[in-house]
Amino acid sequence: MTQTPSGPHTLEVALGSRSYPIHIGPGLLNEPGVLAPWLAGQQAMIVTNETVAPLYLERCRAALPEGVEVRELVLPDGEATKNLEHVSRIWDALLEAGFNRRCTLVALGGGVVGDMVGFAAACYQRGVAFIQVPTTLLAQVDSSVGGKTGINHPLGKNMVGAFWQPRGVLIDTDTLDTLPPRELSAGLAEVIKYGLIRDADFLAWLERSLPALRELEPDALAGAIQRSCALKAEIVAEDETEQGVRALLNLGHTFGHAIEAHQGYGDWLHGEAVGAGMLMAAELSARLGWLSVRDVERLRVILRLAGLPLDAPAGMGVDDFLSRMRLDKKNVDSRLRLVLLRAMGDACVYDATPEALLVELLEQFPRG
Ligand SMILES: NC(=O)c1ccc[n+]([C@@H]2O[C@H](COP(=O)([O-])OP(=O)(O)OC[C@H]3O[C@@H](n4cnc5c(N)ncnc54)[C@H](O)[C@@H]3O)[C@@H](O)[C@H]2O)c1
Ligand SMILES: O=C(O)C(=O)C[C@@H](O)[C@H](O)[C@H](O)COP(=O)(O)O
Ligand SMILES: [Zn+2]
Repeated sequence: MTQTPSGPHTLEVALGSRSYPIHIGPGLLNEPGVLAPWLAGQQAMIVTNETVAPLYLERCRAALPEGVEVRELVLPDGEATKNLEHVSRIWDALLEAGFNRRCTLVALGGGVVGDMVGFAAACYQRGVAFIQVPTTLLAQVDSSVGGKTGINHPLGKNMVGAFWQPRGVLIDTDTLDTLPPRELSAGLAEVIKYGLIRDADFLAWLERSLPALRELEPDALAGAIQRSCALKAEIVAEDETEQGVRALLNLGHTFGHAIEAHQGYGDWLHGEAVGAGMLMAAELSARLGWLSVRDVERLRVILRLAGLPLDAPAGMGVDDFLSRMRLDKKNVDSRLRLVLLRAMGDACVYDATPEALLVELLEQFPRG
């Protein structure tokens, strides 16, 4: 049988004894018991939200083997729920169920559920197993892989968390059929990010494939998810705890996280903020003489084709950006460390941006 690009595909995140597979393909959640190999024991709790539960909870339950004690927890939806209150609800449910150290948490949903469940698993009884079953494009290409878990603080994005790797990632690409187009576009921002930081050929492929991706064309989607996961797995294997190269995955995030925090984790989706943030990073790279005006215009067209906003939020001033950016986790001492582009497909971490250049960019970047 010939393998089509959209057929099942497995990658590995190579982390020695903590290595784990990423299974990618259509209909994977329909295979009864498919999650069995990743269970630590006979207790499992599926955590999801009120949007995803009616769509996929039943299927996820069937993906666990018979004989396992399964509990379900359905949280409210939204980025504003990614906080300690909702992580506490997971711990409450685990304790009320009498779950022990051999339990396994299953994160069913987007990056919000995945980040919270991973963090809950990292802390519960000092660390229990968890499985990622991502159902948004963003979670399938990025948040489910690599073990960054955590929650937001009103003053800063993802400010409390832990590195805690899942035992496996199950990506059923069919779940994208129900994803709203705006969420699909948000996921495309992180896909574009991989091309920008490490893979100019992938960026060129994306440029051609964005219309097909937005139409959910199966081979295009499979190509984008597989390449994104492969790049992320490679970077995470090289630098699990972000001592070096992993910081490149933060392209656009210093600006983007400032936008999200300023908006109170409400109006802007993470991927939208990252998209605008990548354009700001590209503009700054051009002002440093690294990118050409044509490169920046090319990125603007790519982001537009992906259906992403191109302006920063109306009313967000220079100081609103700077005060948030100064809290960014990448900073060392009082120096801002930004991920910038030396070329399209080649990112670097840079800590010597002249303050005046950054202020000029923040003043002049369009607001929508
Ligand atoms: N840990 C990491 O490495 C990492 C990487 C990137 C992003 N993140 C985090 O991920 C979060 C964003 O994730 P997201 O974009 O998935 O947002 P999300 O989790 O809020 O999901 C987006 C929306 O889609 C809904 N949804 C999920 N699956 C669906 C489906 N199949 N059909 C219909 N609706 C569906 C959700 O209920 C939600 O309303 C942010 O908090 C971000 O900080 C983490
Ligand atoms: O996995 C990583 O490393 C990333 O930076 C991926 C980002 O897309 C993601 O948004 C991550 O949560 C940001 O991490 P943070 O350390 O800046 O909070
Ligand atoms: Zn991100």
